[in-house]
Amino acid sequence: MFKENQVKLAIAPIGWTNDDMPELGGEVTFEQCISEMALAGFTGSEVGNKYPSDTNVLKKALSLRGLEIASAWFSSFLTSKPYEETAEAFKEHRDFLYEMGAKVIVVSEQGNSIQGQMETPLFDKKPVFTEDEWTLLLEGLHHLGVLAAEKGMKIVYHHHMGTGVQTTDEIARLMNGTDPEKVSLLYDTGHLVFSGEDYLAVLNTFMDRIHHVHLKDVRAEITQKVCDEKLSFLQAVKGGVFTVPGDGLIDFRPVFKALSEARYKGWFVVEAEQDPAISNPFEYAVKARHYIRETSGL
Ligand SMILES: O=C1C[C@@H](O)[C@H](O)[C@@H](O)C1=O
Ligand SMILES: [Co+2]
Repeated sequence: MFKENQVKLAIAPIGWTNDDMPELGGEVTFEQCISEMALAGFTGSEVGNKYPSDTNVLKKALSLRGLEIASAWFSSFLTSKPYEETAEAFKEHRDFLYEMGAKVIVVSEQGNSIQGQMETPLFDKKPVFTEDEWTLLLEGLHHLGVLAAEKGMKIVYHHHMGTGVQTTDEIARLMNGTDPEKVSLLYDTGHLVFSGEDYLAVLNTFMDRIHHVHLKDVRAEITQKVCDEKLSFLQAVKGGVFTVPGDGLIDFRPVFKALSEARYKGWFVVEAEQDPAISNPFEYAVKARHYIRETSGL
């Protein structure tokens, strides 16, 4: 299905140690996390809170295990803080990723986001941007895209539950309001399905803009519980709403088929945050690796 060197396979550290809730996996060391990633058959990783910030130390630890950095998350506050604050933090993040050899920078707007609030019901209280906020977001992203291009890099926008860019319409507004040369899309299966979107329609509509992929599966019964009991995003994650590809309700075969036919080139990042005390991250990483091999040949 995929040609040689077309796609590289990474896994995010968030299944071992969770940046949104550092108490999840607090006892897991950086070395355990990256060793298990490599042992499960992955060649890349994103960056977690336990990773050393010294790029030489990080490079050595990763290369010993045959791993590269695919990218790392950046929270922008374009709708809620002065642009310069986001731009300064972004440049530091960009330079770190550039030094690590990454080509794309994950950006997600966190102005008014409820994703980090433990008690706020996810389906009732997500932010909806005003016209002024949309203008700030679209213009700000354009400028971040220019800053990324200075280093030959791209920004890939992460639509996300509990933020102002979650639904298909919001993703469409963001894509239609930005220059494809400056702003690309990160396609995250788990967030689309959790939100109730048609994940294949989003994939096919914005295929040309997709330059990074997060492979995340969703447990249907927990999604229902989140609605019924008005749970927050963090309560949903703790309760196990996300899991690895092949363990939930999403069929990834059409996703792989469409991406291979469109000659997608870049990373697939398995990303399945759940409680590591309940779902052993190494066991789930191996499970994901098997499923991807069976369904995509990678
Ligand atoms: O890419 C991601 C990074 C996390 O911090 C986030 O909360 C998660 O849901 C995600 O998709
Ligand atoms: Co993601």
